[in-house]
Formats: sequence, structure tokens, C-alpha cells
Amino acid sequence: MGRRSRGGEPIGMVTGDSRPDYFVFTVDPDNIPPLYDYVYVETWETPPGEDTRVTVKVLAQIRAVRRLAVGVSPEHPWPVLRNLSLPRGSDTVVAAARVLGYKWRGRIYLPRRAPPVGSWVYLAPDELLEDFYAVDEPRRLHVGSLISRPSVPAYLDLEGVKRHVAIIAATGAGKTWASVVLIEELLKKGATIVVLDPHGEYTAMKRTVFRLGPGFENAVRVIKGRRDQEGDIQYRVSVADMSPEELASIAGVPAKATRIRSVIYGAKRLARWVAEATGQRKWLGLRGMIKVVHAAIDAVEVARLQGGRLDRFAAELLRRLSAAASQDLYKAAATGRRLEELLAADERLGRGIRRLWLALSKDSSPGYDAIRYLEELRRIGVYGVRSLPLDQLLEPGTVTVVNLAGLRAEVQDHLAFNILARIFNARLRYVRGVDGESYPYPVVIVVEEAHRFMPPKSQRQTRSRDVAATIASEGRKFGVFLVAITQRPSRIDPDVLSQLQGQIILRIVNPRDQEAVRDSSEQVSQDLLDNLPGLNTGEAVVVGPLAPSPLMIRLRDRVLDYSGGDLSLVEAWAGGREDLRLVEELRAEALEKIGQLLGEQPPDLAEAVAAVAGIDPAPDTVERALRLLAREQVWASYSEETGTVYGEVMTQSGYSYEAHISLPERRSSCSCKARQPCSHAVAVLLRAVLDGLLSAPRSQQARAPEDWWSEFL
Ligand SMILES: Nc1ncnc2c1ncn2[C@@H]1O[C@H](COP(=O)(O)OP(=O)(O)OP(=O)(O)O)[C@@H](O)[C@H]1O
Repeated sequence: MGRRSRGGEPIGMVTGDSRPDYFVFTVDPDNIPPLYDYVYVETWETPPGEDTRVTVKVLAQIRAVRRLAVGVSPEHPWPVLRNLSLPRGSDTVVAAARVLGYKWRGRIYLPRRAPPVGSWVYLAPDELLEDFYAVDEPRRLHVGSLISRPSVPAYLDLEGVKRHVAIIAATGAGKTWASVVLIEELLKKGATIVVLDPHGEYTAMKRTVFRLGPGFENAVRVIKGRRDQEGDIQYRVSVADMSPEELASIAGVPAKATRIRSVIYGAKRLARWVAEATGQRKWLGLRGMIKVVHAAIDAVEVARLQGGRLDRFAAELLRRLSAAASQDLYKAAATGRRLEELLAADERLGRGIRRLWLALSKDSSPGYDAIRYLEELRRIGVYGVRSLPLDQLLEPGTVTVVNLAGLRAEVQDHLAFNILARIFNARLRYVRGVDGESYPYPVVIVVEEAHRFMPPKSQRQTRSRDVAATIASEGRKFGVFLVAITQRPSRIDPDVLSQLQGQIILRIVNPRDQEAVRDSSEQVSQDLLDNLPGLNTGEAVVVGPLAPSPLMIRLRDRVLDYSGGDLSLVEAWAGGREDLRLVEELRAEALEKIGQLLGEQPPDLAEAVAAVAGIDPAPDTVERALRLLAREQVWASYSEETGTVYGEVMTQSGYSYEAHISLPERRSSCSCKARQPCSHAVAVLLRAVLDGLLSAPRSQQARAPEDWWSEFL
């Protein structure tokens, strides 16, 4: 029952409802094409600009196939059916095809006539499809093949990216895969790409980018939001460029906590004043503000004892800040003036001091709360004295992944806002020739989980929505293009969504999301929507300026890796059981080796570690360390000279921690900066024990555990 040559013998005849955009045909039962395959009918049309009619091949895609019963019906009782013994093929196969258009002088047109009933229907040959969906070589993005036709490559049009792109699908349908394939193709064209990555899924691209071939080794760069996440460079936002209100809300200070907000306001003004008066830029950061709050709390205590007056507070605060800045700020501020005059004359200083006094004079607790909030923000590592220079964020032919994993939603939103606004302004300045931070090449910004950043105004307020909306509506003029990825298009601001005119739509099941897609795009017809739940993983509909005509594709294999794909429960849990077994083996071996070193058997591993290294880990730290040894890569070395164990823990997810344990000092430290001794340090120590790096003391007698290490020296 082989297929007859494509475009040769007909495979059907138009027999039913025939319209310019749709027809029904009866299919040759020996040549039934699969759903979504392509057929054509020959008919005549008068293409725009021509005055005579010409014969054209109208291409159509099969959107439904049915077998109709002839002579039997489901009502027939089984005994009757059994005795009927119908011959095979006594059904009629009927297909419905959606007209895609015809090509005339290099352009695609939609026909104005319905194919006449009785027209032969042919299977479309590959060449017809290649010609129909052709994209000029320099503009081609090779993202896969036509659905149901693996032999025909599917290309998107690079120039279509100028109208922005939405990648939409139900969870697990392959959005990230699609976006990685698109990124690979854009990289090959030399694009500058920035990915806002809330889950750190794209960081794995860096490890595999060499696969793209010579010249691409450094084409992926990872910038981290949080200090302790994976990334080559720490993103930084200058605190000086933020308003005190912005700072307070990002720090998570509740809107109602007006006194804490006042402290932050006052501290920011004063810190800036100190920076300007002394020329010490370090005061512009969070540390500077925290110092001001500490000084203000102390100054308030003193002022309270001295009658609780503002001028006492101001004088004491300036004295304390002078001490902290090692410069006489009191003199610098008050030269030739009385303090009251100065506070009235210097607005920043005066207001800052007054706000601090008002917030703290009765009770210092808002000061301590403010310190707590500011400290928490400081620990993230992103808010500093200077912003990261733009050339570290944008580089031609490079994708910069901004790893936002591990940050609170407000901070993620703020960083997204900061990055979107900086890129847009840099391009605007370049195009308009305005001074300041600028960038000479167009930029594509891929926003994963776009609904987090650009929800409808009625649902949630975010900082990044307005700038995303500006980019969506004006980015084209300035060469800033969005690729927004989401599983919830109904949770994206409709003004933004409707501007994302190129859409790559994978499987969508939720009717509300289907509606949002339909509302956002004129090109998504009801019958395309009806097909969306039936798509397999990795199959997509592409509409809008990305393709010459709506296109159904199967995405190609990606070259770059990403993390976050579905995990296999069978493997994960089987791995867990295996880990447990290994943990027990490691525990027994470590205990035995430490027992040999000490000359006595310690009751458990926590005590054994305490005895061998003088550090005192909590029992669950030891358990975590054993799991690290079982699952991750742990190296150790030992310096007999200094009595120090050095080592590193490399996790499968790409994190690495360096730890060292000084046996004489009974101390451990680690790049994770967690409270010591941490699981990494203990894992490194146990690795040294297991590898036999710590030799037994020269005399094997039992001794006080705290003394035994001196033997190593
Ligand atoms: N084109 C494809 N070919 C083969 N496998 C694919 C394809 N696309 C996705 N997959 C597989 O399907 C799974 C889900 O893919 P992916 O993580 O890209 O989906 P997602 O829509 O981004 O999911 P989530 O909503 O969880 O982020 C992964 O295991 C991936 O390997």
C-alpha cells in the first residue's frame, strides 16, 4: 500500500464542502495521508497585479480525517454485524483540508475561488513545500522540519524577530527547548542576546556551547543575581540610582511600616551626603547606609540622655559619622554656620537628619528593623556602589544568561526592570546619538516565565511591565526585541501580548489560555486552536511575521543543553536508594579509618569528626556531607606542613565550593559562607580520611582527642 509518487497520481477528489479557505475531499483508501500532511489542487486564479487568469497549485494541509461507514451503523446489533462479515475497505475515508495559499512570483496569496467539486487532490511533493515556505538564505533560522514531513526543513525568518516573539505552551510541552533552538540560530547570525532566567535553566548552555563549533567557545556568559548562585559575573545595581522608596519596597519593608521607611529614607540621604562631603564613594552603597543607621541609633541614645533635642542628635550623629569616615564632617558641614542654619540650608542633610530623628527619637526599634532589611538586601550581593558596566551585559554574538534563581519575586522583578530599561535606553541613546551608556547593535531579550514580569495591570503590579510594554510597542524602532516565554498567556498583559506578533505555539490545553492566544493574534484561526491540544511535545504552530505563512513544525534537536527538563522518577528514586546504600558504606569506612587514626572507635561519625579535626559539626551536617560524598565530586589534599586539609565539592548542577580545615586551629572555612563547620568542609575532611591522606600519629597510643593532631605537625 505504498504511496504513489508525490504530485503524480491523485490521492483524492474534492467532493464536499468547498470554500476558498477549506475543502473536503474523499481519499483513495490505498493512499491515506496522515493528519497535517500537505496536499494541493490545481485551479485557476487571477493573482493580484495580473489581468489574466493563470493555473496555480493551491496548497492545503489536512486538518481532519474520518472514516464514514457505508451500509452499517453503530446501532446494528453485534449478531447482525458478526454475520455481515463486511469486506475491508467498505468505509469511505474523508479528509478536510485548510487552504494555505498559492505562490505566484515569489509571494504567497490566498485564493479567491473555491476548488471545484470533482478536482483531483494530489499529495504535495517536497519541492512544492520547500518553495512555498522558502526563506532567503541569509535570513533563515533552521528550527526544525514540517510536521508530518521530516524531509522538508522548516525555516523561520530572522527579520520576523523585529515584531517580537511569544513562545507559548502548556507546561512540559517544550517551550524552553524551542527557545534554546531559537537562541542557537540567532547566535549563528551574530545576535546579541540576553536571557532573563528565573530558574537558572539556561546556565547549562555555557557548558555545552563548544558544540556549536569553533568561534562559539565563549558565546555564552552567565551573570548571577544572587551571590551564591551559578554565574561568572555578579550583576550589580547601583544603590545611588535607586530612590529610597524603591529600596525599601525591594527590601520587603511593608508599605505600612512608615518609621522603618523613614529610617531608610534618612539613611540614604545622609550616606549620600557623607559620600559627597568626603569623596568616599563606598558610602553610596548599602554598607554606608547601614553605618548611618547604626550611628543614628547611638546618637539618639545620647541625645535622649541630653534632653532629647534635635540639635544634640544632629551634632552627635555628625560626630559619629566623622569617626566612621575618618574626616571631620561636623566642621565640613558647619563651617561658619550654626547647626540649625546648616540643617535649614542644606536640604539633603537637614531632611535626612530630621527623618531619622522623627523615626527614632521615641524608640530605636525601627532602626534595628531597617538594619535587618538592609543587611538582608546586602547579602544578596546585587545592590552595590556601582552598576555592572553595560559591556559586561551585552556583547555581539554572545548570549548573556542572567541567572535570577534564588531571588525573591520583588528582587527578580526589579532586576528584570533594571536590565530591560538599561538595554532600551542604551539603544535609544545610540539611535538618537544621545550621550551616555549606549550599545551599537540590536538586542534580543528572551524573558522566561514572562507572566511573572508582565502580568495584566488588574492582576498584579510589577516594575518590569511598563518597560516591557514600551519595548513591545517601540522596541522595533530602536532595535530591542522581546522573546517572551510563558505557559500562561492569559496572565500576560494583553497590550504586551498583542505586540508579540510572531508566535510559536506548542501544545496548549487550557481553554482560557487558548482564548488569550486567539485574542492576541489575528492569524490564529479557530481550527488552528482546535489542533493545539493534539500536538505532541516539540511540535509547534508558528504564526505571524516569523514565517511566510502559518507553519506547523516539529522542532529540531537542540545542540545546547539546558536544565529543568522533566526528571525521570524511576531514575531519581532508584538513584536515591543507591545513594542510601553508598552513604552507609561510606559511614562505616570513615568510622573505621578514624578509629584506626585515634586508636579507639568513636560512637558515631559526628563525634569522630570532632575528635579528628577539633571541629564540631551538627549530626545533620555530617549526614549532608555523606550524601555529598555519595552523589557529588569531592576532592581533598592535605598539607603536613600546616596541618590543613584543602578540598573542593563540585555538584552535578555546576556549583563548586572550596573548603579548608585547619587541624591545629580547629577551624574550618568554606566559600559557601554558611555557618561553619558546613557540610562541604566535613565532606572534604571525610574525603581526606577515606583517601588515607591523614596518616596515623607516630605512637599509636590512645590519647586525648584534642591533642592528637599535634602529632601531624
Ligand atoms: N523538540 C523536542 N524533542 C524532543 N524532546 C523534547 C522536545 N521539546 C521538549 N522535549 C522534552 O520535553 C520535556 C519538557 O521540555 P521543556 O522543559 O522544554 O518544556 P517546558 O514547556 O519549558 O516546561 P516547563 O513549563 O516545565 O518549563 C523535556 O524533558 C524535554 O527534553
